[in-house]
Amino acid sequence: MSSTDSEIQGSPRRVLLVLSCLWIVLYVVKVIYRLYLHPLAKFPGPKLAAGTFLYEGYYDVVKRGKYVHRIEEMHSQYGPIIRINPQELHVYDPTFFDSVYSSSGKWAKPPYIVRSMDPGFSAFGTLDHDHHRLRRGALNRFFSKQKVNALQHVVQDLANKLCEKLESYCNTGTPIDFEGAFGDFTLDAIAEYTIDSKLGLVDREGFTSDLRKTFRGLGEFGHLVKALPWLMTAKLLPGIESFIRVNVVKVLLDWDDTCLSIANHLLRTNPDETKEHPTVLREIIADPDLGPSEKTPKRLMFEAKTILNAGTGTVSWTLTTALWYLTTNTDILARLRAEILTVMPDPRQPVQFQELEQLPYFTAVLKESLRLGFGATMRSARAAPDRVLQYKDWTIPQNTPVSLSISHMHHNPDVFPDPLRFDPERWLGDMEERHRLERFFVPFSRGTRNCLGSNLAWAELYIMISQCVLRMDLEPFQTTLEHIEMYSDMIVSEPKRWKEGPRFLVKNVVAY
Ligand code: HEM
Repeated sequence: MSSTDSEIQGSPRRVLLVLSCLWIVLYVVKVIYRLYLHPLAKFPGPKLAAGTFLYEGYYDVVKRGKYVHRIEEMHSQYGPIIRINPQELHVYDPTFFDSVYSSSGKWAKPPYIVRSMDPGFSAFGTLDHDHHRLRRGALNRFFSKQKVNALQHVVQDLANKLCEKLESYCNTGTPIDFEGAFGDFTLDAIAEYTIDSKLGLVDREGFTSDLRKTFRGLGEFGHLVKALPWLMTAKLLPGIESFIRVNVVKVLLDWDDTCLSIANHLLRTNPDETKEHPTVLREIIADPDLGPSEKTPKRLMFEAKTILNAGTGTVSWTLTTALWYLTTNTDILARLRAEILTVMPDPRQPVQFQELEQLPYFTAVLKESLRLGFGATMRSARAAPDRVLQYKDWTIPQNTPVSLSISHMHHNPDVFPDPLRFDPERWLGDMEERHRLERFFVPFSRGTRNCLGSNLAWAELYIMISQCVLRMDLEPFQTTLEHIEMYSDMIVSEPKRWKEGPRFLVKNVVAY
């Protein structure tokens, strides 16, 4: 080989070497800037966390969703306000929650929170405050308490069908994956609300068994993209997407196609036809406040997909959590049944959920299920784009992402004594005590970007649990607290033994 040939072959390698060195130098300069010159440089916390997102990535990707616990340790070392990544401050002080997750003032979202899920088309993925308000307007109307009441027959019918199916398993000795069974119910319900699509999951044979893998797979991807954001833009993306398609169950990703074709169909439909069957997408299309750019098929697809995602695993996991604590605390179950029977003497003749929500003990049981179940564990920062914030002696610079963690709120022993104990009684104290607890009970977060579907979630919880506990005797099957209790934050709560899933046997169908 001539020397010219080897020079030509060597040159791409040399270019790569030079580029890599340049990248390393730039990265080191960036880390130095973050440590010493950045507006957050004076805030306490480990230097590694302040210098690079890889610190958070180590705990969330390599150690699988453990940064939430590491943050708690860091607070005990560095105090109530710390810098947890190059851009974000975290506060461990329940009294500060309402100052960050607030309905007054403007609140933006940092892009690194949502970039793995949505490039800015859904309300959830919208970073700018005013744009988010515009999009939430149409959605809020649809998920108002009044609208949920008017459409509750959808939930009632699905709960009844699921219970009939579960009853058919009585004494068969078949362990049922209730997270999947409840997932069929919640996904059917939210699909009917959102895209007017009858998926018929509760009607088919068996139960979805891979729901937990699906949602936790999305959590894995979210953590990975936060640590390595270039994954979303690099040409590697198709490879990553196919990795997810293979490793994460297809159902969620297939919604892209389903939602897109439904959006296209609705956009061609005569608006007059939309009056009889209100759905989220129809509501958006008909909204006069939203211009044409807000009604493109792609935007409608992302909005629908996000709502389907957000409305499925959150409620099904809370229902599963409730079931575990009820079947392992027979006194609580007996008291709950007795209370529900006062308004619903025949469980096969369900009552409106407005009657159920008046029941104090039932409400206390559901609050404990939400407190310990964590429908969503993701740490979701907010930034005030137009003003500084004040936390005690600390002035937080304008536009700085600040967060608090819902699990730190709900597991805080100063707020909820003996916090890991499932104790409905704690919600039945005097008015003052109940107000105190309510203040720190934040399963749906608070403020401008709180949960869109909390009214629907409550309706599903009351309706499903009332039918389930009155109609059947259930028994945990090879299921322990390690299948339920939060161990990791995978955007949704992940118990230690999540892969096996909580399972139950239907032991008896109760006659009335
Ligand atoms: C137990 C049930 C549920 C829990 C615990 C829960 C919890 C939450 C939390 C904590 C957030 C705030 C996320 C953030 O800070 O970015 C949220 C947002 C959201 N939730 Fe829920 N959720 C539940 C059920 C539902 C249901 C049934 C729907 C269906 C409509 C839904 C739709 C949404 C949407 C669309 C958002 C984003 C709102 C926005 O950014 O404007 N959720 N949820």
